[in-house]
This record gives sequence, structure tokens and C-alpha cells, in this order.
Amino acid sequence: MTLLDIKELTKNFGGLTAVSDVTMHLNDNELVALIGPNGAGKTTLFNLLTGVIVPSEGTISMQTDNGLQVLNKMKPYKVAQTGLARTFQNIRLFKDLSVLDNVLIAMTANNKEGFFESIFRLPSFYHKEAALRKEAVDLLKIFDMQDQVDNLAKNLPYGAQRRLEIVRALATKPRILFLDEPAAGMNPEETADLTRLIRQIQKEFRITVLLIEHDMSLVMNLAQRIYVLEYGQLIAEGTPAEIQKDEKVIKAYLGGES
Ligand SMILES: Nc1ncnc2c1ncn2[C@@H]1O[C@H](COP(=O)(O)OP(=O)(O)OP(=O)(O)O)[C@@H](O)[C@H]1O
Repeated sequence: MTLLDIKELTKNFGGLTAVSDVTMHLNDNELVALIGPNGAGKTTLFNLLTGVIVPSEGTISMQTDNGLQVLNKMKPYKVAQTGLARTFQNIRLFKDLSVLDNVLIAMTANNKEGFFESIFRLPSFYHKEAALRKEAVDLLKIFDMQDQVDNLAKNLPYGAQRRLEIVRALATKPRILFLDEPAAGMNPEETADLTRLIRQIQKEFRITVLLIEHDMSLVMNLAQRIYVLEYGQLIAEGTPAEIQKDEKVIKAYLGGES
């Protein structure tokens, strides 16, 4: 089933077309990669899909519990409520808060009830808080971070900060998770761990994952399907085996790296 449908999407910045007439889709519970050389328009596409910027043309529609919704002009928090979550290229944690608080904030951002319970500290507030804490710790366990719950985010090693970002995105219970260069700056061992984790969370939470990544071993190991962007245009779509053989891709991207 198609979960996210993107039709003829274009974004102009003045005279520059950063994303040009892109049509693509994401199916339920699939793991897709978006690759392309520097400046190809990958981050701009993520920003369009998550409501950070508004498209110049085209449509983005998402299959939600309330039927098909057009996301084009929605604010980012509204887009998030339809079930989209993302991480950013540069780490955006609350660095002076604990690991656990970072996750709890992400969880409660989507929790609309409980105003009076929390103001008056009713017993139900404490029950809910205990349940949320357990849920947060369970999530952190999957990422092998259960021993770091009380550490400040800023004191975590770099790889752990990146993992915490993914935990925070997952804490919002998304149907689609966008990961912007999740392995950037990681060493090979951390990248291998991350590859396993991404596969595990996609299966366990039955979510769709779209990731931007420059690390080709991660992409080829992990993705079921790959889209390739060059100068804002989609130049190829296919399985990792197909993409590795694609003449246009070799010329535009992979060829440049070998
Ligand atoms: N807010 C903006 N205003 C003007 N130009 C922009 C803006 N954001 C991006 N661009 C331009 O759009 C093009 C695409 O940039 P984008 O960051 O989306 O590429 P990318 O594929 O994510 O690159 P990288 O792999 O280096 O992160 C680039 O030429 C960039 O300079």
C-alpha cells in the first residue's frame, strides 16, 4: 500500500530549482534510500516532506487514519501529527537535559491530555508518568542506552547522540521515519551497529524508513529501493542491484566516488 505519494514536486529558491518535478512514493513498511551528489536537493526534499518549507509546485499526500491528507501547506507540527518524524543532519538534542528527559519530551509532545492531571498532580498523572518512563526506557534498551538514562545528552559520545536522535523520533510513534545522514561522522563499527538497528526498528515497529545517506555500504546493505537525485531531478529508481548497474547513476554519482 502507498503511504506517501509525491507528485511533480518542485522547489525554487529564486532562480535556483533545488527540487525539480519529483514524483515518488513510499509504501507501507518499506526501507528506502535517497542518494545523490552534494547539492542534489536531498535535504530540500526532506524539508518539503516534513513541512519545513512549502513546495513551489506539486503535491504531497499521506494515507492517515483519517484518510488521505494533503501535506503541502501544513506546519511541521501538523505534519508530525499525521505520523511523520525525522532526524536532522546536524544533531538537535536538548544537550543540557538527561537522555531520559530528551525521550520523554518527544513522547509528551504528542500527548495532548493531562493538563489538569499534571497541574494538580493527580494520582493518574503519576501512573501515566510511570508508564511513559517505562516506555522511554524500553525504547532506549533497543538502542543499548538503558545505562545512560541519567547522563546529560551533551556528555554522550557522538555515535550515541545520533542514536538518541533516532530514539526521540521513534518516541513520537511515527508511521514514516526520515533519517538525514544517520551515519555521518560514525566509524565503521558504529555504522555497522546502526545498520542493524535501522533494520530492526523497521521490522519491530512496522514503520517505513526513508534515509539520506552518503555511506554506500550502508545504503546498499539496507535499502529495499533507492531513489537517485541529481541537480534536483530524479535520475533513477530501483533495487540496490539495479542502481549499482545504472549508467546514469554511475556517471553522476557512484562513478565519481570510485
Ligand atoms: N534556503 C535555501 N535558499 C537558497 N538555496 C538553497 C536553500 N536550501 C538549499 N539551497 C540550494 O539548493 C540546492 C540543493 O541543496 P540541498 O541541501 O537540498 O542538497 P543535498 O543533496 O542535501 O546536499 P548535501 O548532500 O551536500 O547535504 C543547493 O544548490 C543549495 O545551495
